[in-house]
Amino acid sequence: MQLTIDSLSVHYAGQTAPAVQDVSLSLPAGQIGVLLGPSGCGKTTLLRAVAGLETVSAGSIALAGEVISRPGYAVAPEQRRMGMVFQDYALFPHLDVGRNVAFGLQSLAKGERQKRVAEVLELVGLGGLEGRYPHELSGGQQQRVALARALAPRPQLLLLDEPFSNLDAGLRDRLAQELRDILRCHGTTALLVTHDQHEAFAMGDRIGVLYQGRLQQWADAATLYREPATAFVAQFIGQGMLVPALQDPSRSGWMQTPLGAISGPLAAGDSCLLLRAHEIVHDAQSPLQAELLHKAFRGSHWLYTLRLPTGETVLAEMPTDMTHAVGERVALRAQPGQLVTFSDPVQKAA
Ligand SMILES: Nc1ncnc2c1ncn2[C@@H]1O[C@H](COP(=O)(O)OP(=O)(O)OP(=O)(O)O)[C@@H](O)[C@H]1O
Repeated sequence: MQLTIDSLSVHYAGQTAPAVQDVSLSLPAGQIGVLLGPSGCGKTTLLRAVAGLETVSAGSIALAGEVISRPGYAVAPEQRRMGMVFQDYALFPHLDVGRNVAFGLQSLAKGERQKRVAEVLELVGLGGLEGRYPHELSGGQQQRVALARALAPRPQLLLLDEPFSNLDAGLRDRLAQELRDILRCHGTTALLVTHDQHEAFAMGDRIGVLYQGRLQQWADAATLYREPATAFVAQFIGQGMLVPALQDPSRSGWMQTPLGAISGPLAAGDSCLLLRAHEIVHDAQSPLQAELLHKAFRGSHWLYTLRLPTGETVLAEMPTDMTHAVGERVALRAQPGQLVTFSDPVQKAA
C-alpha cells in the first residue's frame, strides 16, 4: 500500500525542537523505503509515528490515500495492519517457532493458520522448523522468524527498525539481500530504519536522509550519490568532502580550490566543491604536495588521509603499489567527475 507522509512534525513534550520536522515523502506500493541518518536524527521517531506509536503534532500520514494520523486523530496501532520487526526480534522465548509465527493469526481457523505459518516459514527459508524454540536458533534464523511473524498476517506495510544490528557484518549483508528478495517476492511495501549506508543502498528503492529531524532528500541511491540535494547529504553519503571554491577572477569558467585550479562553472553564491576520495589522484608531475597523515589498506586500494598546504585534510584512494610512508609528501591532483557545488555547508546542512 502506498505510504504518504505530508509535512509531518513530531514534537516530544519538554523538548525545545521537534524530533521530526516538516517531513514529506511518498513510498509507492511494493517498494522498499529506507530512513538513513546519524544517531538522534529522528529515524525511529518517524517510524514509530507511522506505526501509530507517537502522536503527530503537525501534518499527516496516509496509507493507500486514507489518513491514519494527523493532529487530534489517530487510527490505533493494532488497526493499522502494519507488521513490525525490531532490532532485538522480540520473539517469545517460551513459544516455539510455529506459535511465534502464528501469533498474529488468531482470527484464522486452525488449519488455515498452520498452512499460513508453513507458507511464510518456507518463504524465509526456515520450512519445517516450526517445533524449534528461539534459543535453539542462530541470530540470523531468529531474525528470519521475526520477519515471518511480521509477514504472516499480510501487513499493508512492514516497518523494520535496524533489523540486522545484532548480526555480524557478513551475515548482515547476506540477510539484507535475502530480505529484499523476500519482500519483492511477497510484493510487500516496507519502511526500514538504518544508520548503515551499505544496508540502505542494498535494500532501498527510495532512501530518505534525515538530519536534525529534517528530511534532506528522498531519492534512489544513485541520485543521492550523484546529485546530493544538500551539503549534508553530499558529505554523509560516500565520504564526500567539501573543499572551498572561488570563482577564478582572471579565467572565466575556472574555480580556485586548495587542490589547484579546476575547470568548471561555480554557480553564483556557491563557495564549496564536492570531492570524493577516488577523485583525488597521485600525479608525480603535479606541483601540489600534501603531507600523508595516515594510510589504511582497503584491499583494492590504500585510503590516504592527507593535509593540504592550505591546512585542509582530504581523503584519497591510491593504488596498492604506492609505497609512501606517513609524514612523506605526496604529489596530488584533483580529477572531479561531475561537478557538484554548494554554498556554505553549515547553512545547507541545517
Ligand atoms: N520518548 C522521547 N522523549 C523525548 N525525546 C525523545 C524521545 N525519543 C527520542 N527522543 C529524542 O528525539 C530525537 C530523535 O530520536 P530518534 O530515536 O528518533 O533518533 P534516531 O535517528 O532513531 O537515533 P538512533 O539511530 O540513535 O536510534 C533525539 O534527540 C532523541 O533524544
